[in-house]
Amino acid sequence: MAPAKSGHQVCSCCGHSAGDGCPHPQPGQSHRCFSTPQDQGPGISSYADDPTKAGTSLKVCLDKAMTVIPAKQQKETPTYLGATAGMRLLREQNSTKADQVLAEVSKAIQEYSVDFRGARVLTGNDEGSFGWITVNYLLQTLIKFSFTGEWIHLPAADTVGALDLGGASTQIAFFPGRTIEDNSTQALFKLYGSNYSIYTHSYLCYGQNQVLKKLIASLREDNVTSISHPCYPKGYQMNITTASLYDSPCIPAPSTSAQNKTLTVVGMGMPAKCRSAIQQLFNFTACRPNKTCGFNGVYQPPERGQFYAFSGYYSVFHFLNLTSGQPLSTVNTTIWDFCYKNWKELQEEFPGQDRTYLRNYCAAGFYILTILMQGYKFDNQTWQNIHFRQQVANTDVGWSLGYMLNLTNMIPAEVPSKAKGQKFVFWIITMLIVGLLLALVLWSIVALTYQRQFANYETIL
Ligand SMILES: Nc1ncnc2c1ncn2[C@@H]1O[C@H](COP(=O)(O)OP(=O)(O)O)[C@@H](O)[C@H]1O
Repeated sequence: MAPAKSGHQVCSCCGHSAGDGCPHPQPGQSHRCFSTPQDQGPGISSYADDPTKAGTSLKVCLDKAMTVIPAKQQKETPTYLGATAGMRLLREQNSTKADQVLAEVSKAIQEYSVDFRGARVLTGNDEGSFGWITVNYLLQTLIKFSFTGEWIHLPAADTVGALDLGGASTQIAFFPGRTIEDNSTQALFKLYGSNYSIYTHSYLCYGQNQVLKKLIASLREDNVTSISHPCYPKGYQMNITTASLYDSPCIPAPSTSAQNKTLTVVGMGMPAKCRSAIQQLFNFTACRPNKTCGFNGVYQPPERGQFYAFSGYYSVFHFLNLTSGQPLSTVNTTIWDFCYKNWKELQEEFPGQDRTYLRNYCAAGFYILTILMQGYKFDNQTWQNIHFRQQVANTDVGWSLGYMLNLTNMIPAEVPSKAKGQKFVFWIITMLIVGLLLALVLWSIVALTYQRQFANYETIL
């Protein structure tokens, strides 16, 4: 693998914050900051209302990043800003506002002494592809350094697929090992001299936060201000306004709700109803004749190989203690049992847990099962091929590292010709071992000869 350039650190600020701030990587690693407020609350729409807020919250994250970049290296640290589905949605809604947000964050970064190289909204396919690059780079499934000091290409079939669940969109990317029949879902890269043809698709509006909002909207009945929510725990109740429910292009407002109203959402804790309400948010039957599909009529070749599921997939399954390769039956019963717990029990059992996440885990658990099994068509057997992970090789998995590797050309298009330094070290070590062995053999011969002569001498005496 191409080593990270020493001292270079990249901060890519993006989508929906989990509120967990900035991790503290070592110099040379990518540094991902979160700059969007939690979408459980006002979401990216609050930046649309006041784009300067985007700059302000970015500064909080950049301040943290600057504490881990050695002062001497700050000036030469390439810094990129990548925005994802939250900004894609805002651009759809109001492109002027989206441009203002990008301008504000660019202005904020320029106040820091880093080598700022631009802000961009990634396409859904980019987001999926960069996640795939990240995970395969970290797992070293593209090339590996052999004992003899050569770089060896690994077969593309050994790469793993990437499953990313964000707040506003969700991505799938994998090497299908067959022709990709829809060009819009194909990503072609040349990495280390090998060509890869990857299937990738991003489902906009199928990120966790947008889906959970869509679920509430789907449960709403005309002219009724109370919503019975089968996935929220019994005993839980909250108020939301129709303005906040219908604030994104993912959830079109019904023509009847022109005026802003307050709705009361009441938890029922009914897992069977919850699962079926979630299934209603997908179309599993639409697909062009003789094609295989994911959902909503989107072409998808049959999934193949091992998959790493990260971001939202990991957060939810980690909370539910389901990241150790549990069989599907255990996953099902765990989610089912969790959904039966009432709000009082949940708060007592998980006192330190964020309340918003806590009330959402039942719906999020069923959402993950539904998208993986009925959406992407994993089955009882292939379920075991999904690995729920936050990190690989001590590094967070997500699109941002792949984005940085791509922009800084840290994965060369051609295989590194000769690892001269490392090859030299290999030969030195080999010579040392051979030399040591020779010395050992010589020493044994000399020792044996002396022993024999000494024995003869003793016999003569
Ligand atoms: N501890 C957590 N428990 C449950 N959900 C979480 C947790 N942390 C993050 N999430 C959710 O996971 C999803 C993905 O988060 P993130 O990777 O930050 O989103 P994005 O890709 O939109 O930036 C979001 O819906 C977020 O709310």
